[in-house]
Parts: sequence; C-alpha cells; structure tokens
Amino acid sequence: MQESELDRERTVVSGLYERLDTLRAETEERLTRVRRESVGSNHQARSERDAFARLYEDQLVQLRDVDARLVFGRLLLEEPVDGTDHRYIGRVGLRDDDQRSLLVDWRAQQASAFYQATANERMGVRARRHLTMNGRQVVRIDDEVFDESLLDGDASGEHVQGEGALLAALTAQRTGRMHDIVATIQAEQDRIIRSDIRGALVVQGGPGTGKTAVALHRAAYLLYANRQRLSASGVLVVGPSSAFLRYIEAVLPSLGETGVVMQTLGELFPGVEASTEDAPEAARLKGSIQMARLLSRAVRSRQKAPTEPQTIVVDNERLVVQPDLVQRALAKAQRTGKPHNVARVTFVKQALGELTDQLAAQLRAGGSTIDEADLRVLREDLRTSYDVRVLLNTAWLPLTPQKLLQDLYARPAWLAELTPRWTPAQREALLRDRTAPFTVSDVPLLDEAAELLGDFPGRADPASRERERQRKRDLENARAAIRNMGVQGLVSAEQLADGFAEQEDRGTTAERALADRSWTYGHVVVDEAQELSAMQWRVLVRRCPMKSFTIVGDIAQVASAAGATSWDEALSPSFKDAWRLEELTVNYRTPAQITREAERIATEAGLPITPTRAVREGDWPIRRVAADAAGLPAAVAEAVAHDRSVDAEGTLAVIATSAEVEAVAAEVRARFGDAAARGAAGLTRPISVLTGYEAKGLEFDAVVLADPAALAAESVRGAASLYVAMTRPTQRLTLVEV
Ligand SMILES: Nc1ncnc2c1ncn2[C@@H]1O[C@H](COP(=O)(O)OP(=O)(O)OP(=O)(O)O)[C@@H](O)[C@H]1O
Repeated sequence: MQESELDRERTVVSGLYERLDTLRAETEERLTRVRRESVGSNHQARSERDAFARLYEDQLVQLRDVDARLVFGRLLLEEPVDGTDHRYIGRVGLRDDDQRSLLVDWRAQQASAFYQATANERMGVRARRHLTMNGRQVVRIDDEVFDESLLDGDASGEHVQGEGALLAALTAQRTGRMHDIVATIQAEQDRIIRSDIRGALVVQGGPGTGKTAVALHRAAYLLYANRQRLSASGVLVVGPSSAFLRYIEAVLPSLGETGVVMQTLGELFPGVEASTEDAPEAARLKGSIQMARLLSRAVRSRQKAPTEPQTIVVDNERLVVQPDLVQRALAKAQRTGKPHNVARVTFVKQALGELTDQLAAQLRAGGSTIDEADLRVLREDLRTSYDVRVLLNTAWLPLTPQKLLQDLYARPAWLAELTPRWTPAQREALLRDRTAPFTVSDVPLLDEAAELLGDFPGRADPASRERERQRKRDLENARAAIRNMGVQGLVSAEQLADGFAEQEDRGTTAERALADRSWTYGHVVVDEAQELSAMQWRVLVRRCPMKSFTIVGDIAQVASAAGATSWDEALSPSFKDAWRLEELTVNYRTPAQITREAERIATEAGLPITPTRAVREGDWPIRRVAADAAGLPAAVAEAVAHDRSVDAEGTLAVIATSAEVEAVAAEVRARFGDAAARGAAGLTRPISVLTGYEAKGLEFDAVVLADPAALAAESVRGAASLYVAMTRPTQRLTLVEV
C-alpha cells in the first residue's frame, strides 16, 4: 500500500518538476529574446530591455532556488476543487497552461489548512501528508488522517503535526546556517506567521521555540500577502550581531524573498558601522530616555545670544550689536519648532534683517541716503562679512549629529552644565576622547541628534525629493512596458522599476532604503528584541511610523545592560498599548534533559522564564567534567575532543566568559587547528569559540560550556547569559566546571 502510494506521489511530483523545468525554459527563452532585441540608441528602450533582462535573470535564480524541496505536502480534500481532491503545497505556486493550480504556494490562503487543520478542526481536509524529498525524489511519506473513515483503527490527531518530518528536521545535523521550516511549521507558529500586518505583534517564547524562524517566515508571508505595499517600501530585519545575521541570511532567499534589508543595531545610522559595545554603566545610560532630553538640551544650548554687546565692522562701518537683537532672532527661529539646522535659516534671515536696518539707520544718521537697492547691497555685504558670520555662527552654528555627540562626550564642563542633576559617576561614564569610534549605543543617539538637527539646508532633501519623482516616473514607464510586452501578471511594475533603477545606478528599494536615514519601511522585524534600549526603540519607530512590527524575543534572556525587564516597560513609551502578545511554548531545539536543567538553574537565579515543552527527550545526558590542575583551557579542549569522538562531523560551540574566551580559544585552536575559530568567523567551521553574548540566537549540535559558574557571575545579567548558553545545543551539552 505504502509502496504504491509512494510511486503515485513520485509520479505527481515528477510532473511538478516537469512544469518547473518548462517555466525555466520559457524564462530562459524570454531572456534570450530580450537580450537579442535591437533597440538602437533609444535610451528609454534600452533601459527597459535591460530591466526586463535583469528581471528574467532574477526569476531564473528564484526558480533554481525553489528546486530543492519544491513540494512538501499534500491535502486530501473533502470536496474536490477543479476536479481534484488533492492539493499539493510547495515553496511556490505553479499552474498549468490552462491556469489550473498544480501546486499551491505555502503562503496562500488555500495552504493554511496544511498547517492549521486538526482532527477536531478539519478545515475541509480529510488527511494531511508530508512528503520528504531527496533531491527531486520523494523518499518518504507521513500521513495524518482526520477522517476516521479513512482509518483502519489507528487513532490520529497528535498535537505535533507531521511528527516524522518534524523529528527528522529537528535531529538533522546543524550546518552553521539557519534553514527554512516551511514543510513543518506548527499550528501555533502558523497563526503568528499569518497574523495581520497592522500594528505591533510581540512573540514571546523561551529558547528554541522557533521565534526567529517564525519571524522570518512571517516576513516572507507578509511580502507575499502585501506585495504591492511592501515591495515599494521594503521590510527591515534587525538582529543583534553580524554573526547572527549571517546565521539567518539564507532563510528568506530560500523562500524566494531577496529584497529584505538586514541590519544590526550598530548599522541603523547610515554612514556609521558600530560594532563595539560600551561598558555596562555607559550602555545603560546611553540607552535611557534621559539621553533624548539631554540631546535636546544640548542642541538648545547651541542657540545662544552673547551676554555683552558685540562690535563688528562692515563696509568700514563699526556696528555695535546688542545681545537683544540676537535674542529676538533666536526666539523667532525657536518659535518655528523646526530642527536646529532648518530653523537656523529663520534665525539668519531675522538677524540679517535687523542688522541691515541698524546699519542703514547708522549710515543715514551720518548723512547718506539709502534707497531699496542700497538696502539689498548692505544686506549682502552683511551676509558675506567675516564678522557677521562669526557673530551668527557663535549664536547658532550648523551642526552634524557626529559633531554634537563628540562635543558632548569630550567637553566635561559643557556636559556638567547640561546635567545638573546627574551624579559625577554618570557624567564620567559618558566622557571619552573625541576620536574614539562610535559604539552600538551611540547609534540611536546619532539618530536622535539627526532628528533634532535636521538636514543641512540645501543638502540631502532635494536629492531625496528627486529620487521620489524618479521612482514615480520609473513606475509609470514600467507599467507601460509591461502593457506593451503583454506580460501582465508575470512581472510587477515595482520589480521592473527596481531593474530600471539599478541600471541607472539609482539602486533597488533595499539599496535606497539603506542609504537614506529618513526612509520609512512598510514592516520591521526585530529579533532578540528584549535587548533593545528605550533609545533604540525610538530609532526603529522612526523607521516605520505606521508601527507595523514583528517583535520577537524572550524577556528571560536579557543580557544587555540597557535591555528590558518586561515587554510593557520596553514597548509602552513607543507603542502605548497598541501591541499584541503571542506566546510560543514548544522547544524545538534543545532536548528535554538539557531544557529541564537550564530552566531549573534559571528559576533558582530568579529569571522570569517561560517554561517550554521540549519535543524530544534527547539521547545524551548532560556531561559534567572538572577542570584539573592543568587549567580550564586544557580541560575545555579535552572536553571538545571527547565530544568529537562521539560525533566528528557536527557543529560545536565552546562558550566562555569574556575574561577566559581568548585563552580558551588559543588552546582549542592549538589542538584543532583550522577546524576551530574564535568569534563569528567560526560559524563556518566545525568548532566556534564564543562569549555568551555572541552565542545569542545561534544553535549547534553540541556545546561545551567553560566554567558555568563564572559565566553566571560575569555581570548583573550573568544568569541570563548562562541560560542562553545552556540552551544552544540541539544534541549534547558538556559543563566544564572549575
Ligand atoms: N516547525 C518547525 N519545524 C522544524 N524546525 C523548527 C520548527 N520550529 C522551530 N524549528 C527549529 O528549532 C530551532 C530553534 O528555532 P529558533 O532559532 O527560531 O528559536 P528561537 O525561539 O529564536 O530561539 P532563541 O530564543 O534561543 O534564540 C531552529 O533550528 C529551527 O529551525
């Protein structure tokens, strides 16, 4: 029975691959045709041709990317649709020449029953089948039957769907890269993935519950369901480190989505790439909302009238400028409520007006006659005079965010003046050399400063307005080209317009978004969101004023000094109560034996953990070894060697405190050579040596923990660090105790 079913599926699946090959051949042919097209010197036609060529190339890449595991599921329907009661679910949708559906995209409404149906809630489905593939060949089928009339006695309806396929995915060896989970998304995850795009959705869950996987699949789903809106504005994915982004970067392309922007928190301000962290005290301070008030005061204090009358010389005329004159201009500019650099235009205009009047009055008193034309000349003389420039710049200097922040950190007297209620220790924490590179915690401050300062007059803005106009022209041209070529439905105007833009060096949506601080995204995904400070939230909300967010994290895993202690505390300043919470409870990563111990230690340390239910018991108990006189690094290397003897192929992470990590890495490197590496570089090697913070969000077949007690004592949030470290393995955990 099984054998003949397998054969039957093989026939269907090879038909689907045939269709994929046909589509590929057709796209290749279109590409060849479009490349051959002679367009002469007509610029518009050439640009269109090149854009189409690019598009077809992209489609070919996409068709190639979905080849692996093209199809992974089948529903047996209660009511036939289009003459068939079978519905196949895959990475993309495929239709035959008569537009009949052959394969349904996993994100389509018609696929939702594949993830949601249960014996109690059948959603029009009699049975669900998981197909496991090896290359293009079906090698295994797993059935869940909801309609009892199909059964010969066996019960069904277990709460984990497609157990065989799921367990195979969970116990598969890790590669150092995250994979998609389309074939085995579970019902509680699917509900989150398909949840409405509007508003902020918070996904709280313990380690290994699939928060990252769910967030990425949700991004792919939202792009599919809101293609038009999101392809123009883009989706931003924010993760804690570049190692983490590298770990997850292949997931969205494997789901056919390539245009998503991924950034770490240190990269959110264009032109600055921060990766170093501040000491905890400075990080906490810089992350707190009082920095917003401080920056606002700092900017305001750069708008200052002189205390004494100033004498300036213009056109050989000595002019005594009263502080009042400058004060009036300041007040007028401040009343506009505009950012510093923009309001400066009003300040200068007002001050020059009064100075011109004063100069004219003085000249008239000396016997000169001054008419309208003379006034214009006087004003110009004043505007270009060195003395006037010094006077006006002293009162209101145009500023860059970088300069403002560097001054604030490097001028203790000014900082003290601005922070009368701070303690000396707090001020001390901010002080540093003007040339020191910006840290991750400085990035939101630069962004805040940029908001307060505004663009330099005459810079940036016209360019972005021109970009918008050009985008509109591109879209109109793309629509016309699609109509002319009769390829409606095959390509979207947005995709084609991206092609024009790239051709002309104007950049795709993603590239334009990256370069433009004022870009607003259609949706933002934030991973490890519990780590974000109040100031970081402010930046992200500026990047998506519609507040369409997917926020995933685990409050119990907070490791950064400026991180949150509750979602309410973290989110209410920016989102008020306009966010909804979903929880994930099943741990797909860590075996139960390890999960139990990690949760026990975390609970004892008082962490607010969300207990998880591990889907499998695991084959290996936690191994505990003691470091002897030879020291910790040697004991760790020995523990690694022992683990390699159990499984020589898998990925392994050594996790140690910042104080020990280099010594441990040196020993491990000495013993295992190029198979091991320190830091993010190790993620492509079998053995990586990481700190607790670097290990966040990652997973490995095995973990060797160097001195867990030291890890727990490392910082105020050390217990969380230990909890994170213990929950990284999918198979084995070794604790090397001192
Ligand atoms: N439905 C699923 N099918 C197959 N694998 C899954 C499923 N859900 C989660 N996983 C796997 O479980 C592991 C943990 O997932 P993920 O990294 O998304 O968890 P997390 O909640 O973000 O964890 P952490 O908080 O520890 O960073 C990953 O290997 C992921 O692929």
